[in-house]
Amino acid sequence: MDLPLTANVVAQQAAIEIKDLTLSFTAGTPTIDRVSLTVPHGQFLSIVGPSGCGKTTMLNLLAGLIHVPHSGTVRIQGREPRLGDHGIAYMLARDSLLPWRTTLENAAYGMEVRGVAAEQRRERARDLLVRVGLGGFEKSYPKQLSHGMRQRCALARTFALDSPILLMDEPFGALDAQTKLQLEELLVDLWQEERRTVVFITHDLGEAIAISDRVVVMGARPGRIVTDVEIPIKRPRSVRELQKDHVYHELYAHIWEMLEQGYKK
Ligand SMILES: Nc1ncnc2c1ncn2[C@@H]1O[C@H](COP(=O)(O)OP(=O)(O)OP(=O)(O)O)[C@@H](O)[C@H]1O
Repeated sequence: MDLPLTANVVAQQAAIEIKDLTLSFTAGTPTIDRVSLTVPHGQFLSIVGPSGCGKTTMLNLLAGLIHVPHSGTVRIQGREPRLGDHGIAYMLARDSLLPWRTTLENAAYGMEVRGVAAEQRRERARDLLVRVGLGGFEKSYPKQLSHGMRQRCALARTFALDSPILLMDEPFGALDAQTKLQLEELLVDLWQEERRTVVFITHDLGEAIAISDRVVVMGARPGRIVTDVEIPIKRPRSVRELQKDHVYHELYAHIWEMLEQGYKK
């Protein structure tokens, strides 16, 4: 069936399109140097790279959180980034729950900001809390939860929004290895149900390969893309099972080598 012209245009448009982005905070070496990146709808993309290569800056730019003079173009679903774009949900590394709100109220917070009706947001938040394993903790406050539980709540809050694009800045960076594995598994399960577009930042190459369709490796000073690799591991995936998978380990060794070569350039 032929789609109407406008539907075709929307279908062909990338979720995120960065072209030739160069950005500097100070005079001298640019923070980000000629980065181009097209993320199709529904792709789970991870960006790995050393501290200071500009990962968070790129995410902040996409979310419209910062306005830094730059050359090149950045488009989200064909539009210029702008703060408050409902097309985007942003999950941070640091604990971003509001301490005076219960788990349920925290999970519903993003929807509340966006004006979702009270009953609807409570229902959706409850459902998501059960899915992230926090059923029964709806009335607890953040200080009564472990760090892993708080990040589960933040995950519920992010997925409760109907944004087609999720930006995630090292959401599991500060967790212990076992909790991290549990949350990666949870994220993959949630994502596999809906296949939204995800840009996920991490320092952990193993995590990036396990959860993503594609891994982009950046180098620092200036921040640039050194390699961009499709991950040919079939879905649905189990992050835990992958730890024993030889393809996963081969990919790790391969990307690691390219990462080191990129650093030498
Ligand atoms: N608002 C700002 N003003 C000046 N310099 C900034 C600002 N934000 C970031 N920078 C600089 O830009 C560079 C990239 O920072 P950014 O936080 O994007 O890196 P990153 O790759 O996310 O690092 P990390 O992995 O440590 O979080 C760093 O050198 C940082 O000091």
